[in-house]
Order: sequence, then C-alpha cells, then structure tokens
Amino acid sequence: MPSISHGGPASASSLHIPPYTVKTTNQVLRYEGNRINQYRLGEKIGKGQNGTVITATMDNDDETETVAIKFVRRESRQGKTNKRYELLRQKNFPRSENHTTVGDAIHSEENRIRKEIAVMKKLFHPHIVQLYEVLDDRLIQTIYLVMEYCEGGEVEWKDHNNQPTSSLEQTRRIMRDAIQGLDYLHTQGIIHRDIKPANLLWTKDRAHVKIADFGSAHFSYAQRLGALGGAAANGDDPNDDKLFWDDKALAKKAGTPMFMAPEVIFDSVFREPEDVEPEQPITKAIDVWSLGVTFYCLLFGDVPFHNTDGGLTGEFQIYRLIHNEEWEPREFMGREQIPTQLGKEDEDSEPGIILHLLYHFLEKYVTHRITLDEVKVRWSVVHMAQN
Ligand SMILES: Nc1ncnc2c1ncn2[C@@H]1O[C@H](COP(=O)(O)OP(=O)(O)OP(=O)(O)O)[C@@H](O)[C@H]1O
Repeated sequence: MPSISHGGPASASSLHIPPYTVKTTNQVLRYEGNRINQYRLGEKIGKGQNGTVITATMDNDDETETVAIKFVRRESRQGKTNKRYELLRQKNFPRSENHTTVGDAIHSEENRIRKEIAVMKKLFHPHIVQLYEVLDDRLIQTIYLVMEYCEGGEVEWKDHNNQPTSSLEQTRRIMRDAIQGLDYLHTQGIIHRDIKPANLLWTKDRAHVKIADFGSAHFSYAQRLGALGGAAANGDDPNDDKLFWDDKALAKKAGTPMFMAPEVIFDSVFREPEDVEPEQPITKAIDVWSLGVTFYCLLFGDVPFHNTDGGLTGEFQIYRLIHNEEWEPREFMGREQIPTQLGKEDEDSEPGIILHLLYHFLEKYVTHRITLDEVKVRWSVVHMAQN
C-alpha cells in the first residue's frame, strides 16, 4: 500500500503506485450482464447531472478490489443534433454570434467529459478521489470512469431540523483535508469550481475526506505557471488539448448557486455588455469562497444567505444576496451547540478563532479574501486552540 492512500479502498494498492498513470482502455472486450472487462458491477451509489455511479469489484489473483465506476453517456452526434435543432426551433432562438451554435454545443458536450477526464488524469493526492482507468470504446455509448471508492459517502451537514450534524472535531478534520486537497489542486493549476459538502467524500473509516467531481473543474496554464513561480512545469502533458484550457471559460457560470463566489456571479449574471472589464478577477479564490460556504454549513447546519423576501423565489434572488448582502453567523456552532458569543467573542478562544477564520473565507472582495497559504498558517492555530 503506497503511503498516499489512507483509509481508501485498502485493496487498491496494485492500482495505486506512484508515479501514477491513469490507464486508458479503448477496447471493451467483455460487455455482458453485470460485467465490463475485469469489473463485476455492483450497486448504484450515486447519481448526478452527468452520470450514474456504481460500485464494482475487480478480481485480482489474491484479492478482490472495490472501485466506483461513473457512467457518462456520450450523446450520439445525430441524436444530439436533432434535439438541439428542435430546441432552437421551438424557442426561435436568435442565431447571433453571442449564442452557442449547434456545432459548438455538441463540441462542448463531448468536451465536458473529456475535460473532466483530462483534469483527473493530472491528479494524485491523498485528498483527491483517484481516477484509475478510463474505458472509452468508440463502439459503446457510455464512457466509464473507474475511480477509488470512498465508502463513507458524501459529507452531510444538517439534520431534518436544520441543525448541524458535524461536531467541531469532524468539521476541523473535513476542513483540514479539503484545504490540503484544494491546495494541491491549485498548485496543479486546477480550479475546482464546485466545492461543496456533497463533493467531499468520506473514506470507509470516515477518518478522511477526498475532493470529488471534476465535472466543472478548469485547468489554467497561467495559474499553474503562477503556482510554480513561472518555472516550466515538469511533467506537463505535451498532448494536452489547449482548446480545453481557454482561460476565458473560467468566467462562465459553473457550480452550485448557493456556493458561488460573488465575483463569478457578477461576471456571469450582473455584468452588462458595456462592462469591458470584470468587476473582480476570476481566480482560484472562487474555490476559497466555496470552501468558506462549506465551512459555514458544517458549523451552523445552514447556508449563509437566505432569501428573507418569502422563501426561495429562485436562483436570481440568491445571486443578488450573495453579491450584495452581508452574512451573519449563528448563535451556536457545531453539533455540540457551542455558543459563538457573537459581538463579545474572545479572539483566543476556539469559537473566536474559528469565527475569525470564517470571516476571512467569506470576504466578498477577492483582494481581502484569505489565501490558502494564509489558511494553512491559521489552521494550525485552530488546532492549537483545540488542544
Ligand atoms: N469515488 C466515489 N466513491 C463513492 N461515491 C461516489 C464516488 N464518486 C461519486 N460518488 C457518488 O455519486 C454521486 C454523483 O457523482 P458525481 O458528483 O461525480 O456526478 P455528477 O454527475 O458530476 O454530479 P453533479 O450533478 O453533482 O455534478 C456523488 O454525489 C457521490 O454520492
């Protein structure tokens, strides 16, 4: 077992030897009943917008390994074209340069899956879900992503009464692992763009979490070079399709509304055509904001922004609140319901330090928002306060 794998599928060792190369298999030789090549399919464990995830076991000589396989359907070119044309016809969609053409839409659909795979192929870290193999047979409608199985499931943060389900100790562990995983991603030049509790998965023993779902992630050569201090990146894949990595795509709205950073919202929702420059730059700081919202959810069992004008009246209200309004902490934090002592918090007490950190995460102005380097330093203070 390599040292990088803690708490993951214990038997994945033979797949998981650094330096890690994700296997690409272009021929599915065995495709019957509950079997695809060497994988025996098991139960469904999740469904997202982009695919279904099931468990599978893999027979080795002396052990059985369990993996998670994400099924992503590739749309047939013809079927997709027909659907898009139909949509355009029904909506009488204006065909101007500002709109995605049918051809582009097909291209981007195919690109989305390829981009997720290309991002995951770059990653090897204890707090990132590992991609092992891609089964991509042109004769089959589905692409299969064989991944490390995180048996503990998604990080949950509230119960039926909207109370936090995580103890402060669990929140500390979740945040510690997410910070390390995110820091690694950013060093690789990757911005996740959809950080939220549901994309943090527990290992079987629930001792660690790993970042999952790279369907919205963006790779930026500029960010990678920046992270490396301008040095040429050793090991960069010369075959990378530069089309995937257009930095303009970063400004496109991606992710889950409640977790989106104010600068993403401004740029993709409120920005007027005459605004040449974005209000604030779109950088890796958008992930820090989303991690801050995650932190808030774990602490308070609630989201930081509420539509007080009579319930959820749609996405647009949420965007307006995130962009314009201030957020408030709750009176108690964690499953233990520790008083936050709002207004009179002791800066050296654990709740005081946690709250202080939260304010720095959820800072609307990018230049004032805490960086992950700063978080790492302050996080050790959180741990010291605990002991
Ligand atoms: N490696 C894994 N181990 C365990 N469960 C997993 C794994 N990968 C995904 N899942 C489960 O499957 C669900 C869907 O997976 P994923 O988020 O990758 O799909 P998606 O279609 O991209 O989702 P979304 O709609 O959130 O973008 C996850 O929320 C999680 O519960």
